[in-house]
Amino acid sequence: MSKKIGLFYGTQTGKTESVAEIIEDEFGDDVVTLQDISQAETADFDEYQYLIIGCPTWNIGELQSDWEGFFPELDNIDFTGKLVAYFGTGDQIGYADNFQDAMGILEEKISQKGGKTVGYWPTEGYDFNDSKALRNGKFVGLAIDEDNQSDLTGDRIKAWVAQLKTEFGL
Ligand SMILES: Cc1cc2nc3c(=O)[nH]c(=O)nc-3n(C[C@H](O)[C@H](O)[C@H](O)COP(=O)(O)O)c2cc1C
Repeated sequence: MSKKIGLFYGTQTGKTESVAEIIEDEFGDDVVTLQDISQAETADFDEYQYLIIGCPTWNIGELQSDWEGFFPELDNIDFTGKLVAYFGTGDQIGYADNFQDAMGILEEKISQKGGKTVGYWPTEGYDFNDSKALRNGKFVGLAIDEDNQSDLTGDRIKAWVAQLKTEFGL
């Protein structure tokens, strides 16, 4: 039997993959299946009612390259009835005008395809100018900054996973 939550992530230098592994651990045994988007197919999404989408922002406001390649495939997936949570890694100091844009780009597309977003996250404790990942003053998902605030990562993940357990109803 497949696990309840499919976590699809892309990574260039490993930071988003590390965060994905910590999220998997935090949910506990046999809940989360990790899927590298570079190896994924559209049918893999059909197996899960609960999804977590992880993507770093690259090249000033762009998706990580494997997500960039998969992006047109999202049009072939029906997300209706699925609860979808997002996380990203980014650099709020180096890229303050595009902090976490990738999360916002993916959330916009997947919501158009019927996904219901859960896991909104407050902007308190971050210092940046602008982001495509903002909705009504919150991030669309968990914003992680391993470049500048790696000391906060563990606590942020713990709090967000606790929130998701409630919002997913697990
Ligand atoms: C060339 C370059 C461009 C980047 N562009 C952005 C950006 O526009 N916005 C942002 O928040 N972070 C940006 N970053 C920071 C990365 O998103 C961050 O280091 C991320 O954790 C990398 O994740 P990965 O190791 O999973 O690929 C950039 C980093 C580099 C080196």
